[in-house]
Formats: sequence, structure tokens, C-alpha cells
Amino acid sequence: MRTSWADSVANSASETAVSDNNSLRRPTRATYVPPHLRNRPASDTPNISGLASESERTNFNGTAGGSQWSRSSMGGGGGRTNPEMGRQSQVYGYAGAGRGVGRWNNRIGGWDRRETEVNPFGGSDEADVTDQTFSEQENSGINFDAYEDIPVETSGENAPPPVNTFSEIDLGELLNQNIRRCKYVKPTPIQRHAIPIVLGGRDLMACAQTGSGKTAAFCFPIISGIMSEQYVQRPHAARTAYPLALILSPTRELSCQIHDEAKKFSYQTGVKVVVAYGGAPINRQLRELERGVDILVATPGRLVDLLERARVSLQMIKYLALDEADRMLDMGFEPQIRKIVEQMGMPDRGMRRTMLFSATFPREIQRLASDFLSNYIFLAVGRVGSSTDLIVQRVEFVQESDKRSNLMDLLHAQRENGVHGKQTLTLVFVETKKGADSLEHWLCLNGFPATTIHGDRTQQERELALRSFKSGKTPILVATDVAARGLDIPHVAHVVNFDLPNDIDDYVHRIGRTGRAGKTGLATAFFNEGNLSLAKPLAELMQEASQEVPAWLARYASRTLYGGSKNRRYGGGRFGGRDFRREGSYGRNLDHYGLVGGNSGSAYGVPGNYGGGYAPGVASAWD
Ligand SMILES: Nc1ncnc2c1ncn2[C@@H]1O[C@H](COP(=O)(O)OP(=O)(O)OP(=O)(O)O)[C@@H](O)[C@H]1O
Repeated sequence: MRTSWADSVANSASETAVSDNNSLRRPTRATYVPPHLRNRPASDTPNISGLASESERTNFNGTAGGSQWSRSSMGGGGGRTNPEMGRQSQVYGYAGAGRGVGRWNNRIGGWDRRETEVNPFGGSDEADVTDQTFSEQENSGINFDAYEDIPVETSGENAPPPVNTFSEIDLGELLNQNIRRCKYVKPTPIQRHAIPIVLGGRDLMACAQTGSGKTAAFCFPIISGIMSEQYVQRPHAARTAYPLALILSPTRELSCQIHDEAKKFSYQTGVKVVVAYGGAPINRQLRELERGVDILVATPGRLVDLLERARVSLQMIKYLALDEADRMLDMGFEPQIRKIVEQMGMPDRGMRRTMLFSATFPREIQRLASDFLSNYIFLAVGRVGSSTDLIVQRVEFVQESDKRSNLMDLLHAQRENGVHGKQTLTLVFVETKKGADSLEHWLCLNGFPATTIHGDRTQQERELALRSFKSGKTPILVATDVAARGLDIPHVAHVVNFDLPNDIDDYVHRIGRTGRAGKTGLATAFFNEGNLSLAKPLAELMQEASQEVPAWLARYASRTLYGGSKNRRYGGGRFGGRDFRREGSYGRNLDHYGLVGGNSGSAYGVPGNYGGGYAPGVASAWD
């Protein structure tokens, strides 16, 4: 019998409670450690909390237990500078852990923050790991087994082996506590493979299906790596922030989401996470940065702004993660990413750990991405570029003029049948910003509370819309591609492609807003003659995901000249995740299909139709 994720959570609750009582003893404040004491052999006395010994607990001024220095100069959150220092160096971490706590330092600068840190889990008792406050994203009802027999391909030299449990990985007790607070009982397959690879000091290009836990897969090794840093001296510059890790994502909402997740994972660890994105007041972000930052989550546009103002330096970056990496490196945007990674002071590849994650990884993008990586491992979990089997996909032939009434039928049926209950959230994707506004208006007029998210709305409106949708106040969200990638919105039961995208990868990401973390979902697409280029890849994708392909779609697919088998980009076959280095094509002049000397500049035979190329009036997902 299959056990659900929820069952696993329930079964583990008692164990968790026992271990937590032991492990949550809060450390007292740690402070400055004189250089001669740094990196001293650990004390023989086991030190559960990973603190420096009493004799070492002397602050910068020589007074015991003080915390001023660490607050002001370590980016600890206080913002005050110790006048005796005469400079504003930033010193992080200390190898003060006694034996028994492994390589974990106590993140001196962090302890002061711990006292005032808002509990992102919402509970009043921050030490109560078993609290039930983490309700919004409660991982109940998740079918963990859905991921158990997923195919995995790893290539690259000496890939560190995967693990089966979080406890097999030395992530550090504080991070482990947060993993338990998140109610993550077992690592998902991408986490099982990716975390040991990065902790093993390797660069990584990772493909895994939508909703399969990639965020934690790159956050855990970053947080854990920063926590275990022995000692980091940052340069002295009054108003420049020197993050140790940079996480880039293509949209503002996704950056905010990653920031929220990373804050949960790093709660009480002393690791400081800051987000910077366009459309929001920069001054607030600057103030946050001034208070110190270990992990900076950003959209590329705002990051370049901060770099050009010299308010952020990438000089100390040890970890670089690109989420939705294929989007970040597609035609329109690659120069900006290249500038950030190669021309703005970031340590060269090989001197930092670089991680690229996405659910889709076209061969051409893999080739570009390999410029940023050093001797990397390629990891493919699941049928890459495919949708997950957890999503039931339907395609209906609907003429443009009939789309609204068809949508209305779907919504009425959903409401009346109560198939997914009253709380059902429906995400409707359209092509243009105008189209989004007009459909939203029409839905509201017809008694279906809806809201919209697209690039013409202010950031405040976008955030409000997302909140209103998540809360169920407006259970229909009409969106452009700005909401296609990465957003993890619990309880989205139905994704409707009112207008299909031109690119099958965008379709994969859009429908991936449902059927997440082992839950099932439904995706309906309206197809007509305007979508002929998608017929073949769509039919193939559906077939691969064991979905019923309508006979009319199969006929269109067999007739279609363009739009060809995009899976060939991934190497073809049932298991599509393929390291481009393993194909005979490595280093040769290929087009997106892997055809030597292909039609230049035209991916899939549709001019300017890949990724970054947006037609006028069409929404860009880029911030
Ligand atoms: N080990 C785990 N146990 C339980 N739930 C998990 C685990 N890891 C991640 N999750 C949950 O799974 C959901 C999806 O995770 P995440 O958003 O990281 O997916 P993703 O792979 O990045 O998806 P996308 O490709 O759409 O960006 C989140 O709600 C997250 O909290």
C-alpha cells in the first residue's frame, strides 16, 4: 500500500518531538573571537549548541558576552558601528564548535539576530519544532511515493552518491530543525542527489520536474555551506554589501518566494537572507543590505542597478544559483546574466560553487550555461522537459471566438460538480496583458471573482493579486507568463491555457503550477489553428506523460512541418534528461534540434520565437 507524505509526517512527529527537545537548547550569545584563538582545535567537551567555550566568549571590546560589535559589523541586523574598530570590516563565523557538533560554527554575527528574528513559521514559541503553525504550506496529503521510482541520470566525473534521508547529510542541526519545521520528512529525488553533489564541492546543472523541490535543493547546501564557513573576513567598505551567495531568478514574485523559503530554512541559523527586485522601493532594499547579507536573492535588473551603484559587490560570492536557468540564459537575457557573472567582480568559475536549476534545459542553453560551470555534474531527475504524471492534461479544440464560453463552462462545471471543493483555485494563462485585463473584467461581470497578474500592473498590484488568489478571495487568477515559472501556490487545482504559449517548455512550466509536491492537478488547454506549431511537441509531451492524446491533435501533429520534436533537444527517448556533453554534438555548431548548420537564429523553425523573443504587446516574464 502506498503511504502518503502526510502519513510519513504523522509517523515522524513523535520522533521529531523527542529529538527536538534535546536539540533546541538555545545558545547563549557568541561574540568576537581573537585571531589567535580562531581555528584552534575543538574543545574536548562536547558542545551541543556549537558555541565557543566560555573562555572564548569575549567580545571585541574585551567585555564578556557583548554583542554590539557583531551587530554592527557583521551585518547582524543592528546597524551600529563600533567606534573602536575604526573600520567596518565584516567578520562571519567561527570554528568554535566543540567535538560532537562536527564542522558547524556558531555564526557569531547571527546570534543577536536570532533574538529579534521574526518566526517565519508563524508560531510564538520559536523552539517548538512540532508546532502546527505552518499551516499554509502544510505538506499533508502529499503522495511521496509519486517520486519514488523516478528515473535519474547523473553524468560528469566522480559524482558524489545520493542519500536517502536528510539525516545522512551533514547539514547542521539548526538547518535540520528548520527542515523538520517545514515538515519535510524525506528529501525528494532532486534533493537526494543535488545536495550531496554541491556539498561535495561540485558545480551542478540540474533538471527536475516542476514542483519537485528544487528550491530546497539549492538552498540547503548554500545555507549549510555558509554555516560551516570557518571564518570569513569581508572587505571594508562603508555602504557596500558583500553577500556570500547569490540566487538569481527571472521574476519578482519568484525572487520573493525564494527569499521567503530561504528565510524559513535559515531561521535561527544566523544566516541573513535579503531580497532585491525591481518595482519595489530601492531605499528599503538598500537599508536591508546595509544591515548585512549572506544570501542575496535578486532579479537581474535590480541587481545590476545595485552593482552599478556599488551598493553590492560580488567579490565574496562563494555560491551562485540560477533558478529557472534556461529562462535566465535564453536569447534575450543571456548578455545581462553574462555581465553579472563574468564582468562584475564575481570570483571565476572554479572559485565558487555554481548551480543551475530548471525543469527544462534545452541543449543550446546547456551549452551556454556550461561557460559558467567548472567540471560540473549534470543531473536529470524525471523525464526532463516533460510534465509530471501527476497532472491530468486535457486539450480541447476551441476557436478564438468560443474561448470565453468554453472557459465559463469549465468554471461552472467545476463549481457545480464540486469536484475539487469550494476552495479550488484556477490559474488561467493568456497571451497578452490587455487580454488578461479584459478576461478578468469579463469573469467578474459574470459572477466569477478574478484578479490578474501581468507586467503592466504595479508591483503592489501584482503582490496584492497574488495574495488575493492564494487566500481564495479571488479564486481565479488570469496571468501572463510572468506567473508561469516557479510560483508555488498551494491548492491550485486547475491550470487553463486559454491561449497556448508558442513554446512547449513554457507549457510545461505553466501546467506545473498545479500537481506540485506529489499532489495531483488538472490542466486544460484551448487549441486551434493558431497553435499548429505546438501540435507535435504537445502530442509527444502528452504521450510521454501517459495522457490521452485526442485523435485530432495526433493528426495535426503528424502533419506539422514546424514545431518538430523538441524532445530531440533533450536527447530523445523515454528518459529525456540528457547531458549535452554526452551527445556527439558537443562543441559542434548545432541548432536547437542538434542539426548541424541549422537555420541560424531560428529555434524550432519559428523565427524569434524562443524564450526571450516577445512580440509587441506580449507579456515579458522578465523583471
Ligand atoms: N522534502 C520535501 N518534503 C515535503 N515537501 C517538500 C519537500 N521539498 C519541497 N517540498 C515542497 O514542495 C513544493 C514545491 O517545491 P519547489 O517550489 O521547490 O518546486 P520546484 O521544483 O522549484 O518547482 P518549479 O519547477 O515549479 O519551480 C513546495 O511547497 C515545497 O515546500
